[in-house]
Amino acid sequence: MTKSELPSIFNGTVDLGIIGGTGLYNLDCLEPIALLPPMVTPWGITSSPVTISQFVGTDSHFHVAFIARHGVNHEYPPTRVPFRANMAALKNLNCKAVLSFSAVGSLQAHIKPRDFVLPQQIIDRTKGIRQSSYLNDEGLVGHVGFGQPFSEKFAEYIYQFKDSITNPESEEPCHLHYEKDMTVVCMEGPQFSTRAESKMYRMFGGHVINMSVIPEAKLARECELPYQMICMSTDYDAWRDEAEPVTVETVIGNLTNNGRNANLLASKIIVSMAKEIPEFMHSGDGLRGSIRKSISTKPEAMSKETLEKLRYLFPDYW
Ligand SMILES: CSC[C@H]1O[C@H](OP(=O)(O)O)[C@H](O)[C@@H]1O
Ligand SMILES: Nc1ncnc2[nH]cnc12
Repeated sequence: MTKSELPSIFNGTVDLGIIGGTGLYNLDCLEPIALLPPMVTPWGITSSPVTISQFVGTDSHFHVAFIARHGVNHEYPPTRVPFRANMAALKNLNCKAVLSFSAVGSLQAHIKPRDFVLPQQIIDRTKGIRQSSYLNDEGLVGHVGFGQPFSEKFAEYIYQFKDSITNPESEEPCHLHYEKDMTVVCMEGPQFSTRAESKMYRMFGGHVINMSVIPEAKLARECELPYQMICMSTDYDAWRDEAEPVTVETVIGNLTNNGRNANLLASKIIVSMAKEIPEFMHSGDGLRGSIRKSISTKPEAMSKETLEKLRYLFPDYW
């Protein structure tokens, strides 16, 4: 079936949301069964159509919703990605978890370009110019916990497939790095870091750097969605005095191999999830109900518009 022949509505269940980043506008391991036009949410329109898929060659009931973070033609710069619309759409479709892919620079010698990282912590160096909450309008006050910004259970689930990524062009294998304190720094961009900034992020304890985990991770948390980012290293950023600082050419040079590995890893994850949905997706990873407790404003004091927006995300709560 060609893309234009796919149905533009989908009435089945959606299990997993995937957000693809730079160089990852679709996943070959997924066979589209519906193509929803960019979804209109109370926070704007998603950055791309939402492709509903199943694992290629199967007739599985496990369905994946895929959004291209920067648009299918890479038209949204990191600051202008409609992060709130993207996450709200995945929540509205009833996804049980969100897997996100991101091209990152490495801040550590042992994380080589083409290695992957499952970070567990974030340092936010964005500039406060992104809309980063569903709970920041006058008339609605809420504070969600964010001490553990990723889903450890999800990271562990992914890590079992660590041996699936390869680098055919090199003797050195690719590694999937996962440790409790691995930290992604999120900068505003669009320019890359100066050498001094890059060195500072190393002193902060950063392992990798990108321009997109904030506010994506915050919004997933507000949606009670278990969220894990797979960081795909493309470069050594700017901290190595003896080497040229990162350029977009360096990044692009590693995108093909990273895309191939993203497919290999996603295939393992999806096949395994389709066989048996993991416990953290069934249970909500301890997040279920957290938003209700986090909101301080009394529902009777909320405007009709506020309640409508909340119901888009949580039809059962209010
Ligand atoms: C083209 S390099 C900078 C760009 O790459 C990353 O994008 P994404 O996270 O969507 O894969 C990084 O965050 C920057 O937006
Ligand atoms: N060095 C870098 N800095 C920020 N974002 C990136 N994405 C890929 N490489 C990056």
